[in-house]
Amino acid sequence: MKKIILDITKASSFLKEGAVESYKQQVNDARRSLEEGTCPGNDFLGWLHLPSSVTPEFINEIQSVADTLREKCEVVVVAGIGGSYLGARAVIEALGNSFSWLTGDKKNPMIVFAGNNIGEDYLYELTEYLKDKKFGVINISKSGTTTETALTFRLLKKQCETQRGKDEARDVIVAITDAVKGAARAAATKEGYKTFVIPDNVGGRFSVLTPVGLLPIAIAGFDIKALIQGAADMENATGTDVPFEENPAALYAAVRNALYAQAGKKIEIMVNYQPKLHFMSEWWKQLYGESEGKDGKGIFPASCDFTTDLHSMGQWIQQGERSIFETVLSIEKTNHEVLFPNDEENLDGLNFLAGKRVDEVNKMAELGTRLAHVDGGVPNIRLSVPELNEYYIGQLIYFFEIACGISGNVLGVNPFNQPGVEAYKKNMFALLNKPGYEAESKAIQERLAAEA
Ligand SMILES: O=P(O)(O)OC[C@H]1O[C@](O)(CO)[C@@H](O)[C@@H]1O
Repeated sequence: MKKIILDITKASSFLKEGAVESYKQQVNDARRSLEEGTCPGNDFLGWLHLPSSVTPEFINEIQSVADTLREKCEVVVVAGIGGSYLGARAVIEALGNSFSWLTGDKKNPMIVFAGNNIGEDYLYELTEYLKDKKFGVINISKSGTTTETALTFRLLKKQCETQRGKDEARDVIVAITDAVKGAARAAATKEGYKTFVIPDNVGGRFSVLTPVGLLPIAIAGFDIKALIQGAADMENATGTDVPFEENPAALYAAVRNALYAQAGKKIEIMVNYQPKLHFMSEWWKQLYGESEGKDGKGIFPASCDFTTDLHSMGQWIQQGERSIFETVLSIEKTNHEVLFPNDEENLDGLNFLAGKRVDEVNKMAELGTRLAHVDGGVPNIRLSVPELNEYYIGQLIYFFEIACGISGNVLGVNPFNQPGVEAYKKNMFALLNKPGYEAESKAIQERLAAEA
């Protein structure tokens, strides 16, 4: 089986000779500290050997619940936010038909995502859309208390019960949450929903290979066994026994830390040339942003969809402040073939492309952009993915996870916590007079009055 290939030559050329190699010791130590559980945040390392430890029985259990929802639902709403949402969406969009939301998919239920915002119009439009649909809900929340998700679930649970009756609703509502704590667990226990546990030692952004990602992905009709196999093979390819020079995750962690610390490259742009990878970048942004952005440090993870964004962000990337580097997700082989037709009149002057694959043009756009951006001072890391299928997406997911664990440790932060996320929540609860926030409510009202 092929592997995804990392090419850092056009990034290391921006660094002093030997800069990447100078991280070898630190990266190897970081990799070992993950393995030995001696790193900061070592109570959140449950993802490290997850791919190789998933049993066929567990996959079968997930598949069987997925099959029930596939059979009983035209639409399944996945309610979750952050790590309880992005992984499933990334995989489903990467593997699915770009237009299934328009054409409908006769074989698989439509997967709709909610609980990831508080847009009133979004929720109105969603509940309207669901009115004549046989729908089910997966309520995903590790804490079980996240406002966006809980609020959405309350609405959808009521609507599902009204439309299908309480008994039938029970068969199509699933909770994926903590084993004992939180409102999602309490509701599931009371109502008798099927549940899956998010292990204590797996943080939200590292949870895509648990039921958090696997159940929605299986409901959407994708092969979760192949996804796990890809991840397990990448687990092997990035183990402590793999030398630094041959370990893609070690090299990625080293080069991005070197670019950050030695070349002033504070922003990493994740780039794709296939629009269906948009949400892979969104997933990656949470993974790296929440893991590394703390203690006044951390590369800012951004993303662009090319060639689309070459016509909006391309100018900035080519000639703006030289604080960026790019990581390109390049798909070697597309799943379909489209040939440019010949046109006798050639009014658009495109006959020079006649008979060529669209992907050939895309690849030249990619190469041309790479050369231009490198000439313009943008280091370029390239990840070549043989094709878009479950197996290689599994490899990619584990590659980014393990590289993130290593990279955060090299940066000197705890990559497995996210204390900063609480600040907005505290203010929001104070403003909404949530019980238990009386002192904060008083303080925030006084502050607003003083600022007025
Ligand atoms: O699964 P939960 O507990 O609802 O949390 C969702 C997301 O919220 C955060 O806790 C903070 O944004 C993320 O780390 C997490 O992925």
